[in-house]
Amino acid sequence: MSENFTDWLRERSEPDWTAVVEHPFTDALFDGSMPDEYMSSYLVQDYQFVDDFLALLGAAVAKADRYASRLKLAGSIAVVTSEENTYFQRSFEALGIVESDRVDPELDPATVAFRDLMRDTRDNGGYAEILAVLTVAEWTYLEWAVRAPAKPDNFVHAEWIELHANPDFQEWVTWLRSELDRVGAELDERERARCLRLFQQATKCEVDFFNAHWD
Ligand SMILES: Cc1ncc(C[n+]2csc(CCO)c2C)c(N)n1
Repeated sequence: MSENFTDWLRERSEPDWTAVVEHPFTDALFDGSMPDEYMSSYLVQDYQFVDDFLALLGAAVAKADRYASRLKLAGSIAVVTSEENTYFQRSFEALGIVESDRVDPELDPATVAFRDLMRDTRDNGGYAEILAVLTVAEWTYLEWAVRAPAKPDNFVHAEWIELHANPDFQEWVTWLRSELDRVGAELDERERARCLRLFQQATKCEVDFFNAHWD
């Protein structure tokens, strides 16, 4: 393959890829028109999503093929468990989210579908397959967030954008992609096809996740 594995995967995940990156939910975040009701239901569900995402990162640490990769992945776990966690708590406070919705909300079908994909990949996937799902979740979020024209006034909106549109996050996504490119180059055709199917499924999960909090 002359082209990068990750570019190859993304090209084959259209039109869903662009539907995520240019989703009207993100436009409403940028221009201040996001209703609190939508932001609340999205963040409540996303907090549950992050739990399984963290477990998937843990599986990547376990299955990585070298120490340098394990270190990088382990470092990203520290980011999810620190800054992001206080963001959710502060936003839940500001939006008046009740305790039961913070700890044990009823899960939306889109959340369940994404969780099932992450759990299945975590338990049954190899390192490349885990990277494929992680890369979709992080790369799509970088791409929508860098489209933000300005910083909104509301901190709930502004910080959600800034968490994904900053140089450290950009660097992490660049590393994830280069790691998947590296590992992907060693795969045979069947293994590459399995990664592609997961990449496409994860991209579809991202579209459905935004759609679940938008109409
Ligand atoms: C549905 C959904 N997809 C992707 C992300 C992105 N994401 C997941 S965990 C995390 C922390 C940094 O590694 C980030 C940015 C999200 N939040 N919600």
